[in-house]
Amino acid sequence: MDAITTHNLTKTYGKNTVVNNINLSIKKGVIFGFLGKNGAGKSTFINMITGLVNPTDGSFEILGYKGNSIKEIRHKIGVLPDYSTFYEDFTALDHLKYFSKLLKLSLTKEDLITTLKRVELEDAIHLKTKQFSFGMKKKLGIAQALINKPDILFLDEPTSGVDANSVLNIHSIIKDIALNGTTIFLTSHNLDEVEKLCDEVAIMNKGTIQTGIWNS
Ligand SMILES: Nc1ncnc2c1ncn2[C@@H]1O[C@H](COP(=O)(O)OP(=O)(O)OP(=O)(O)O)[C@@H](O)[C@H]1O
Repeated sequence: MDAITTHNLTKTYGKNTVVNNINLSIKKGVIFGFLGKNGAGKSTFINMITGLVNPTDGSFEILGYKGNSIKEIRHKIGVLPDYSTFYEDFTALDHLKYFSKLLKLSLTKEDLITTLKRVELEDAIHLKTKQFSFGMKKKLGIAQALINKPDILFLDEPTSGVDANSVLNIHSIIKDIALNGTTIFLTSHNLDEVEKLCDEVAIMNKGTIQTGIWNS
């Protein structure tokens, strides 16, 4: 069984088809990259297969579950959205505590600290997010997406707006997460990034896959 399969997945807003008949099969355990310019439809695609936006047409399966039963497997996926916002007076640890409560996970403080260490935020455990750099916020967003130990991690533009050093740091964190067998689906508008990071890549342009999947 594949991690993600889509069948003619389509999203239309009015007359604008922003995701057009996408057919994809992504195997478990790979780092898959969706490369495309701004407005190509990458976020809309992620939003559909993570249950945030309803497809106009087509269907998908995540870990064998059909899209209309996505709530049943929500606990098996983690999502870093395009834009994450954080309460500025919460520390990194406060945030993870808050989200673990929202998700009704029974995690200890040690579990949460371990997750912060996985994204190399051990020095910022008690720091309020108003003092975080943009790259640190991306890492906290990844930590938040990891707290339920997902089988599939969706990362929407995990390095956009991040300085060069932090990009390398986030790449090594993503590779490390993949080493544990987590399937990773990420979007990017940076060819160099997906070539370095991903096992498989597809190029999206104006809602369609322009170049079939290649192994990088
Ligand atoms: N709720 C919406 N209503 C109408 N149009 C939308 C909506 N959401 C997205 N779009 C349009 O769909 C197209 C694809 O947007 P999307 O955010 O999926 O692209 P993207 O590839 O993720 O781009 P970016 O890298 O800028 O985030 C854009 O033209 C956008 O304006």
